[in-house]
Amino acid sequence: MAKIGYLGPRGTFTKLAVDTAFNGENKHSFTTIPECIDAVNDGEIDVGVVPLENAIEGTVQITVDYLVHQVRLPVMAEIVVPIQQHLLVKPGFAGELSEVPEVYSHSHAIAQCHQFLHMHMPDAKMNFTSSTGKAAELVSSGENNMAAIGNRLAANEYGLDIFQENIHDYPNNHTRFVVLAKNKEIVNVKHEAEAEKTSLLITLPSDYAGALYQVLAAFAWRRMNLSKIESRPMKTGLGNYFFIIDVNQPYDEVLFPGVKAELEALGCNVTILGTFPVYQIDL
Ligand SMILES: O=C(O)C(=O)C[C@]1(C(=O)O)C=C[C@@H](O)C=C1
Repeated sequence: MAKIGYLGPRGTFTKLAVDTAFNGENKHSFTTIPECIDAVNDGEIDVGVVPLENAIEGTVQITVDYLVHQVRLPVMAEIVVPIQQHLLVKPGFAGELSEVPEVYSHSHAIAQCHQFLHMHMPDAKMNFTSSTGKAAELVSSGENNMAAIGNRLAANEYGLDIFQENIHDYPNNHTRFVVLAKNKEIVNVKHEAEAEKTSLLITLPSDYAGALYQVLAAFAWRRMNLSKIESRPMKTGLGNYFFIIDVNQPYDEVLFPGVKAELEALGCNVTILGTFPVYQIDL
């Protein structure tokens, strides 16, 4: 049975995604996203699941940067799950929202609830934790009036009450998680895939007029539909970026080599980060 690693501890959204997508008990918690990715790379675990993008807050930058700059592992699948953020408190707490002096959560979860916190808890101090599960764990062993932002699983795991449900600022909240592994056969998601995608990493030779336009043209005239384009710093100086382009189709031996050759002729560098099924899972 595959050893599956996730951003933990118990009660995180990543754990929720892992439990929904994979059968079995051989699941291992990691404190940070890089630790989980390293563990796949070192062969300590077979599969790693880490968050990549949230509908409200956008890209989880540490995931993209770590995969591009530090450890290149192929993306073998994408799991999309709905995200509901709740305000969790200890069962003994009987006060008002305004009486909560401290809120704990992952930076992405806090950002998804920014407007709620601004309107209803303007004086509360925000404390960033390595995950929402970690926040729930801290609150469960802390003062009576502390709160965590997290999910229902975390409330159950750490014996907390849901003080206020659905505090994320926009209703259609989802997060995409990537499944990383060295070997495709070991990845067995227990759902039907909705779609296939291919993710490319593209660097441009230098900054010249129309460079990005030429890159996009290579996909456009082949009628290849793109679902995301993202630029991130190369970390070599201001103004230097790489692009991640997601194409809504699986890799094939005609169109993708054609795009690659065309872009390389322009001086671009093209790397395939993965070609994988997409699982849209309802909790
Ligand atoms: O903290 C968690 O529960 C996570 O799994 C991390 C994470 C993220 O990094 O975006 C995952 C999903 C939610 O968007 C909020 C937090």
